[in-house]
Amino acid sequence: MKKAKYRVFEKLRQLLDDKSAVTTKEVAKAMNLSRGVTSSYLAQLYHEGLLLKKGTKPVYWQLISNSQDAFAQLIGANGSLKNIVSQCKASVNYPPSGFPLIITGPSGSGKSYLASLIFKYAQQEGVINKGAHFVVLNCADYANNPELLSSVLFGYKKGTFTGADADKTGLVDQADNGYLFLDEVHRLPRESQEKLFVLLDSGKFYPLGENKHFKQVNVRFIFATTEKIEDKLLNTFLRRVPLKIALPGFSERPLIEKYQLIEFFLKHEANRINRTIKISFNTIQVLVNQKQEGNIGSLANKIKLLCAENFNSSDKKAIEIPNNKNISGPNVDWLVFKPNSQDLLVNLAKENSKKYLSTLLSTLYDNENKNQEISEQNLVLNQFVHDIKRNSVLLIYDQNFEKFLMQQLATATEKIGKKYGILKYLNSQKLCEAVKVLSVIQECPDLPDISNLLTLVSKHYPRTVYLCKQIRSCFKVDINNDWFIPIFLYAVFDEIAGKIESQNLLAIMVCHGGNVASDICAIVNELCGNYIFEAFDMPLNVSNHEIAQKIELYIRKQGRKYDGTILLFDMGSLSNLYKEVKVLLNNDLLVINNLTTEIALDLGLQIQQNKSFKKIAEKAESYPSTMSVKYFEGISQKANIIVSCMSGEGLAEEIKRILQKVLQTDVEIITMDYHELKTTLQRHDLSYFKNTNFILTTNNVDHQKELDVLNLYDIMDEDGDKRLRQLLKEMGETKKNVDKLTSELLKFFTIGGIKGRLRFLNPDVVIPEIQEIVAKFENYYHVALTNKFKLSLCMHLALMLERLMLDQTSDQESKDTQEKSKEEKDFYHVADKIFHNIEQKYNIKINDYELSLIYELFKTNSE
Ligand SMILES: Nc1ncnc2c1ncn2[C@@H]1O[C@H](COP(=O)(O)OP(=O)(O)OP(=O)(O)O)[C@@H](O)[C@H]1O
Repeated sequence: MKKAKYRVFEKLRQLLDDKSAVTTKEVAKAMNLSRGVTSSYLAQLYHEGLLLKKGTKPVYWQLISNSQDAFAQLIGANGSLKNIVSQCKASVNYPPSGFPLIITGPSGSGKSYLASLIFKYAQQEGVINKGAHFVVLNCADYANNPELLSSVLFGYKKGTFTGADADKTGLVDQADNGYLFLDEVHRLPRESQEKLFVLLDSGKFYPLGENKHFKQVNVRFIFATTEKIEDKLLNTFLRRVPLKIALPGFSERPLIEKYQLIEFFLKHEANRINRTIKISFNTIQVLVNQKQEGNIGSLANKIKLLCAENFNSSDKKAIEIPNNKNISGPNVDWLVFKPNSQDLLVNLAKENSKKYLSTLLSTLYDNENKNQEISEQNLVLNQFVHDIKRNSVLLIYDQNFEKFLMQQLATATEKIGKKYGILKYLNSQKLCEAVKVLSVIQECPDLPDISNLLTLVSKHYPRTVYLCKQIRSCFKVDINNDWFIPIFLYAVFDEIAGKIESQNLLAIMVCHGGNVASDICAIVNELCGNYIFEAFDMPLNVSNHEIAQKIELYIRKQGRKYDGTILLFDMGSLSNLYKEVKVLLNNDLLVINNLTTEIALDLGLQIQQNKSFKKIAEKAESYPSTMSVKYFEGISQKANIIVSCMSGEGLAEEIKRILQKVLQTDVEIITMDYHELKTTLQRHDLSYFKNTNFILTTNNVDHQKELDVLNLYDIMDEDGDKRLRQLLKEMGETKKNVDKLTSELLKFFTIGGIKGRLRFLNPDVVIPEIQEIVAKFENYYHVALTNKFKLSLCMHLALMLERLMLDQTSDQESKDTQEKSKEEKDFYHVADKIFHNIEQKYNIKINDYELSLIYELFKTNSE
């Protein structure tokens, strides 16, 4: 039941239909109330900023709206057209006599309507007389006859052409001291545009057939076109039009304005035919979303047509416009527009809403900043709704719009609430609360910026914000502002947010084909009474990589850390998916490739009870044998060595093979490519590597200083070799094994390094032979050569063998005439013996020159 004072207000509005002001006595009489009571109500309305008071004894009352300017009736004047309106006002008031403007915009966007309002406003402002004319010419009507157009515009002299029996004035004359609106101005021929320059510059023009006596007028111009003005109009013409206004199409207007336009035409039609109009929500939704050419103009026609189409089939009292034909389902909800019903003053007191919303925002922000409970924030919203009900902002409620919003919200909330098992917490009373605030927000012309609060709530309630966003994405109409998230969160999720946020594990299910994942997800979440799982229904032919991408997107939206991730899926390779997903995560991962309701529920309940990842993962191993489970807490449950090579995983796999062949301790060798290693090191703390003995790489990589990261090439150095030996010793490897490993690694690198350089010899065969030679030198001299030296020696000897086979050393040999030291001679002697077998095999002779090079190598490396 509406409050009595607002009934007084509505009565006053009715009385003011015929007059410009009314007295208290007249209102009291019409309401059948005492003068004293009426006076008190009127005073309250006055204080609420809804009425104007004039004179004393008697006092005259007026509506604030009555004193509003012509643009007040333009839908969007306080919203998306706010700037445009203030520019139009400037074009009217600018001294001495305003300036011309051109309005562009698609067909039906309201160009003509805006032009007419500019004219009205000019009258209101008194810059033109009440009796001034608003003359309209659609240039397109004469586009094929420029002569005629010119004569219509500028008039003509008697005898100018056949049929010109007398002088005739043109539209320019008629518009003197008023406005001339030239629509579709791009159809104006060049000559007429040129004539207009002069008129715009000086107010002078010559009628057709007159070239002596010009006429002087004082005309204000408005031009309009649907075309791109730069392409269609002379630059010299455009330069004389300082203001260019572009009107947006219907689809670019904000939701509230789209709705208000629809409502405006429905009310207009209800009044015109004097019938109540009932229209289904779905049809409103279709109208809101329409993107057709013709914009507001065709919207008006469409509404008219809808009323006409349903006129006969409806009863006498009301026209019923049911669901659009393309929409199945019952016409459940209707909006009702009665004829001659008083407009609920949607436009009134809107300016106040910004003030109220700013206060609301700062209270919410302060509370959130102080980490206040969500119930506190809910209370703040309650208070807000209560306050606006108590005062004039009530009038900015458009109850029909509120109903419309409610329907949108309820549908989206039901869908998401079901999927995430939380529907019972999102009851309609809470939705009502949210809708009340949201409808004020939708109607506020200039919303305060809420981004700081949004950042805070996203941090404090990341999972719940995710759900709010899911709900928003289900809307059939665009409720496109950031206010939605915090308001909806506080108003609707107040009871459940804490529970939603308490989850420490991220749980995902993926299923191929149909809605299986979503269905199981809904059941499990519902049974757990909380949003535990997110589900992805994937097409049948989707790859693991695509699944991983989807999951990555979801993880990125989380905005918080979890202790671990649990991924259930129905088919495909477990280890491949594990690998794809694992790199995305900075936590433990359990992958189970068996998606049944029972298993999901068991996991869901454990997650709900905040069981640790480890416990859940261990239990998962005991699930039915048909399924496999893969998980690690940290990078691996076992002692491990990570091997990573810049040149790809192939190389790392080779090294893994060598390590596995030689090492005797029970250790897992994990390979990664370089990028994977880098991100893994960046994302994880030490605990993740708690079972990692060391990391072998082929290049340097940033890492936590506590971790042992060895560059494989450094192992060739003495220091690196020592470090590796130490680490292997700590693992329990014997010296013999360690020697074997280094020798294998050496062989591997030498072979790798030499492969591309040998043309005939097979490195796999020759390198072991050369390694044997090197070992003989070590034995003879009782030295342990460094790996690095061994590497370069092996390489040198392999190349030497091939060189000798190709007989490419004779020149250098002849030049080598220097006297040799005893030590060198001794070396030559020993080397002769050591190389004997290989010389035989390859049928070569290692000459003194080659021996001198080898001697040099030994000498420089032992210094
Ligand atoms: N902001 C608005 N508020 C209320 N009604 C509007 C608004 N804008 C346009 N209309 C209505 O929309 C209809 C189409 O507007 P109008 O004829 O001015 O468009 P136009 O851009 O001039 O179209 P065209 O290019 O086809 O001539 C009119 O009935 C007009 O009253």
